[in-house]
This record gives sequence, structure tokens and C-alpha cells, in this order.
Amino acid sequence: MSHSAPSLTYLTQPSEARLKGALRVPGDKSISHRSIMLGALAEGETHITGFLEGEDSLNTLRCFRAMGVAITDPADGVVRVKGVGLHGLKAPEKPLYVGNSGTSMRLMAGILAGQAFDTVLEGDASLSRRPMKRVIDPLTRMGAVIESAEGGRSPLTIRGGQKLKAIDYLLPMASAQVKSCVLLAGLYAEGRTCATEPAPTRDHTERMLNGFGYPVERHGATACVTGGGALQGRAIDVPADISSAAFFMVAASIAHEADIMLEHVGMNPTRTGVIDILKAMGADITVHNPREVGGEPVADIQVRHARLRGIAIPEDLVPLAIDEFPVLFVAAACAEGQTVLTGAEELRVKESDRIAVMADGLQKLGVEATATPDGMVIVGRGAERDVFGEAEIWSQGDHRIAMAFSVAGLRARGQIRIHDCQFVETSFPGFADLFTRCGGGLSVEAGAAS
Ligand SMILES: O=C(O)C1=C[C@@H](OP(=O)(O)O)[C@@H](O)[C@H](O)C1
Ligand SMILES: C=C(OP(=O)(O)O)C(=O)O
Repeated sequence: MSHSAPSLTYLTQPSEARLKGALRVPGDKSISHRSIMLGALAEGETHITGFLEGEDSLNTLRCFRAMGVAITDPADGVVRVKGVGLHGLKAPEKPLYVGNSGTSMRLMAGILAGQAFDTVLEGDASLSRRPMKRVIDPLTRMGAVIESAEGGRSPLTIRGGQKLKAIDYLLPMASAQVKSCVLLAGLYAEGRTCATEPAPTRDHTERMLNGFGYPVERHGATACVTGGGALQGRAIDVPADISSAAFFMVAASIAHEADIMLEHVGMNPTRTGVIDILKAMGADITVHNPREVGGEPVADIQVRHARLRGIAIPEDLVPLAIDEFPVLFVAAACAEGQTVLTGAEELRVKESDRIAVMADGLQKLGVEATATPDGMVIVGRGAERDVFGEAEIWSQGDHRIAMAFSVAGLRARGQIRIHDCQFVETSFPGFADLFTRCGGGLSVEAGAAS
């Protein structure tokens, strides 16, 4: 987000929505960030198609430009990055601003720890509340020097010119951002750096490093890189983001009538937990034409309306669906019976506390939703035609909360007014239009109270 984007409010239409059509949601955010970062650090050119032109990945792009990397303006998802090599970045003139994006800050901290110059990384109000100690700790063990605001929060000042040493790091939480940060710093360290995760998390960094010709060894839960190699520029086709497609998967499942096709969706097995969870709830989801594009599995996904039932969500699926819980809570409210989520305390440190903010919004809409320290218990009202009432919701600077309550509008008796929706631009530009075009019915009011 630019430093002060005007506030937006979404208004859902109490509707008899029929969702239909084929649609392609924007590019994968995790892969888009990494395509700029690895493209910048590579030798030669990286040609990206399907790039997410959302504020989070655009902020990553701007940061690397500020460090002297020539990157074309994205046009219809096409971006060219002229790599400068692992040691070719230049000192930026100003602090690097990453907006709302935890991925940018945590992955870039790993890269910047290995540079010869100092940098300051800063973000918006939401990001300034999120924990950065989780990356400061392993980087400090590697020899990095990082100053932070109180409590390990950003802004982070990263002192350049340190000689990094390899470490074996056992992650205290399942986090792809922390794993990636350690591996990226490992590119600059002497020796072999390993990150061991307590549960599988998205593996785009490992896949993409291999794709750029930088070998990542994998032994069970451990991924290792040896410093001192080089990356080679390449072509990257970014698939549609399964985390964005998830809003439409739930929308089609809960709408009174629906049959939609989500095209070219990334199906990396470390990301498909949302499909497993929805299928366990009884969703009607068919995967068509599975294929592999540039090292990532991709498919078209058909979703039709179905009667959902509540489940106990298996904890091993939590990291594989970590960004999808706001909208999965909406699905749970529309199911018959109780849904119980446990083992998801990480949701409390995302763009908002997604457990507290979702429980609060669902309660306002008349759903029995009880927040627990590590999850939620939701009593589904799927037997009723209108699951949700009418309410005013604050999305608390969190794009996924804003979109989740937009989807809830499909089963609401009245109107849901959702404030602070400008943050949807971080991950899903054009969401309101696409949702409306396939039958969702959402209008946007500018400049409303936030
Ligand atoms: O590595 C990534 O691209 C991401 C990892 C996840 O965060 P954590 O590593 O904090 O779980 C996820 O929530 C975020 O949207 C993107
Ligand atoms: C948690 C998210 O992103 P980030 O951590 O990059 O801000 C998200 O997109 O849901």
C-alpha cells in the first residue's frame, strides 16, 4: 500500500446469487515475491509472466529497484528483472518500505543480512505490530547485526559488512517465511546452512532456488544450502494464487446455486490444505487437467454448490491452509454441525489477529463462534437459508478478513458493511469486480469511515 491509501468500504447485497463462469484469479503472491528477489540476485535476465500486481509484491519490486536492480514496470503480469548477481545490490538511499507484507520483510531481512551496506526495513501500522524476533534470532546466530524497535518489532536496521556463518536451525514454529529467511541468508554464509521445520510449510523458496540453478538439499524436514554459489536468471510462469482462489471455492460452496471453474491455479502440495479441508466438509470440488508449469503443479478447479458439514480440522493441514482460515471460518458457519480448529495460534500474528477479528465479526453476524487460544469453535447454521444477519465489520487492515466477509454476504439476510477494504489491493487487485462479475454482488464506497 502507499503510505496512506484512501479507505474503502464494501457493501454486500443480500442476494439470491448464482455464481457461474470460468475465472482466473491473480498470480500467486508467494511466488511473485520470490521471482523478484531471486531474479534480482541471479546472473542474467529473469522473465516473469503472471506476476501479481498487488501492493505486497509491488513493494518487493520497488525495494529491489531502490537497490539498483533494473526491473520493468509490470504490464499484464509480465516483468523483466535484470539480475545483478548475489553481490551486485547497491545501498538504497532511503529506508526500504514493504507496506503490509510480512513475506517481504522477513525474506528480505535474510538477503540484507548478507550485504556490504546498511539498510532499514519498515512497513505499515499492521506490519509494525508483527513479530520479527523470529527472524532476528536465527540471523543473529549467523552473525548478522540487527536493531529493532521494542519487542523485536520493525523498523529493522540491518548492519552490513558482517561475515555470516552457517547454522543448523530448528524452527520454533511452522513458518515458510522464517525458513526462507534462513536459507536466503545461507546463500551468503560460509558453509552449509540448514533449516528444520516442525511441520511442512510452503516450499516455493526451495523449489525456486533449485530452478535458478542453486541446489537445495532436502533431508526429511530439513532443507540446506551451501553458501558461495550463484543463481542463473530464468523464465517464471506464476500460477494463479490458490489463496485467492479459496474465496471463490468457499463462495461457490455456500451460494444457493453455483458452478464455477478456477483456471490455472497453483496446486503445490504445501498449499492445497484448503481443498482437503473443504472436501472433508463435503464440498463438491473437481480437479481438472493437472499439469506442471515451471516446477510448480497447476490445475483447473471446478466448484459447485454443496451442503457442508462441520468437522474437526486435522492439525497437520493447518500450515498447508494457513492463509485460508478467515474464509474457511465462513464456510464453517454455513456448515451443519460444529467445526473445531486447533493448533493455529499463528493466525494471531498475521495482518490482524485473525482468530479474534473473525470471531468478533461472526458473532456480530449472529453466529456462535468462540475464539480459543489456538483456534476457534464454530456452530454451523447450514440448515438455515440465511446464515448471517446484518452488521458493520472492521477488517482491521487485513485483506483476507475483508474478502472473507464479502463471501459471507452470499448467505446474509441483510447487508454486511465491511470497512478498511483498501487492503484487499495487497493480494487481490480487482477482487470486488471479479466477485461481482461471476455473480457475487458487491459494491464499493470510497472514503467511508475506517
Ligand atoms: O512464505 C510465504 O510466502 C508466506 C508464508 C506464510 O507466513 P508464515 O511463514 O508466517 O506462516 C503465509 O502466511 C504468508 O502469506 C506467505
Ligand atoms: C499472512 C499473509 O501475508 P504476509 O505474511 O506476507 O503479510 C497473507 O497474505 O495472508
